[in-house]
Amino acid sequence: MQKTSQKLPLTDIHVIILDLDGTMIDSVPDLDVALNGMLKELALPPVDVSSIRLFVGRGTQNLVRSTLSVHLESDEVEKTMNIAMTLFYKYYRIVNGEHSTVFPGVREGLKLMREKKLNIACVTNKPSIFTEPLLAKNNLYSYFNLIYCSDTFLVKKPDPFPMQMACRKFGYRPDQAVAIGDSINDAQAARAAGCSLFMVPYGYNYGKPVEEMNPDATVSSLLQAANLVS
Ligand SMILES: O=C(O)COP(=O)(O)O
Ligand SMILES: [Mg+2]
Repeated sequence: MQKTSQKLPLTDIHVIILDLDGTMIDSVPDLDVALNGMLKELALPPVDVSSIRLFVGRGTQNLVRSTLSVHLESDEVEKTMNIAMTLFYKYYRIVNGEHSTVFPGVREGLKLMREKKLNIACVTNKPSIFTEPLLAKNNLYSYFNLIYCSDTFLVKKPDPFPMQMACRKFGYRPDQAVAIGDSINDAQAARAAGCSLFMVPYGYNYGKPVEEMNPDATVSSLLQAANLVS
């Protein structure tokens, strides 16, 4: 059952499924340091931060591959991937959480969701080795009843499976859940799962307006999102 064009506020909602990068945390400043550290060690020129913003959303392999593709032909990219991934992990483990910031209204939104007794899951395409320390460093970890990362299952967003599993784990149907994200990957996963969809306009959506994803609402903050469900 797919909810589209629902009246706001959405009712009979029991589960909130939150994206991480670009929705809760502006992680690009850390990714910038890690990716450019990787490139330097590979003796490749740097990439600028505006390009990096366009690469985030489909997981770490895709991020590293897109970054290498700025400078290398596709066969060279594939030959370089193993060492590049190792270098990216080395730098990102060090810098993760150092320069990133929590978007306005995130903490207030999470608090209100807790007060409303909603079950809160984080479903991210970030690997678990980076997700949990990043949430903890920003004092967000304790708000979550469930955290699913890119390596929790064999598939990640835009596949609907992690969102469907989150609903099942809490004992609710997907149409009793709202996914909140910043990119087409969140939108496609939410719709295929049968969840409602809110989108934030301030994250990373490959430079495209989030309205193109036909969300149930575009929300300026997680606090506004929390006010639109009951
Ligand atoms: O790491 C990514 O590619 C994006 O992560 P997200 O799913 O939290 O936006
Ligand atoms: Mg995101």
